[in-house]
Amino acid sequence: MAEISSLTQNHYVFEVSLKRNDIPSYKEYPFSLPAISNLHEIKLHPKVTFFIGENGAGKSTLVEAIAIAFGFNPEGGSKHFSFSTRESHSELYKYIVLRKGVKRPRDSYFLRAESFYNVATNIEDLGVGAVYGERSLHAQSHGESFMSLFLNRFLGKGFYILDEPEAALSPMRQLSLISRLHELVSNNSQFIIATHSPLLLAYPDSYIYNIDDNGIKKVSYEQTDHFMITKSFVNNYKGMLNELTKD
Ligand SMILES: Nc1ncnc2c1ncn2[C@@H]1O[C@H](COP(=O)(O)OP(=O)(O)OP(=O)(O)O)[C@@H](O)[C@H]1O
Repeated sequence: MAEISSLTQNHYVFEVSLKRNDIPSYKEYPFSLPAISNLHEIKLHPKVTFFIGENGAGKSTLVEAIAIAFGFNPEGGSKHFSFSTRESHSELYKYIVLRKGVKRPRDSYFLRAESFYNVATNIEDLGVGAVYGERSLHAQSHGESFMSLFLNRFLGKGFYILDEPEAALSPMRQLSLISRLHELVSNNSQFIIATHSPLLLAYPDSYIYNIDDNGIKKVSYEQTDHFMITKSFVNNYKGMLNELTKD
């Protein structure tokens, strides 16, 4: 009982589960993905929950379904955005159940790195670009516009879902993003992040869920491929390059 009340007080969303009994068939996408066919419930961290896994593991499919189930536009953006240029989202959101805490977020945003350009166009068309910083998002580089979003548009006390936020960011900016993430978390924000970044993943107040052919499993930072591969490479990049480029 004590655990439930701390869950409902500290989270905006504390659990994601699948309506398994309603799923028509596990033979077709997205239910055929191991990430989904093995999914029962996932406990979210009150601060940051990361999803990692190989390309094609199903991270975007899962975070997109969570985002749509929460009420976001599939393309991304804030909850008020209702434009549509994306038709390819899966039906998974209809089978996702979000268990929410008692408090409601004051702010929310779904960032899809791959379609942020379309979202930026929509922001300019709506004439609400000022909340994203002084310069037009399209007059900024991809990485600069991402940082403007995190610095100017994310207000705190928020529920944020980010799909590969590192996509356009230099290593230095990824470190800046960790600082910004921490500021927002300290201001009662909760994040769900799909990432490949060994830097971002190091954020300590988090759960890391690894998705592979066996499903979804919680791991520590040091157990991730991201940590181990980066560490091996940096510690012995010449030796690794010799192996990788051997004729
Ligand atoms: N509309 C679709 N119909 C059928 N298969 C799809 C569809 N969308 C995605 N897939 C497949 O589902 C799998 C998971 O895709 P998803 O984009 O969720 O992976 P991901 O883990 O986010 O990968 P990445 O790290 O490369 O972004 C991939 O094999 C992909 O080809």
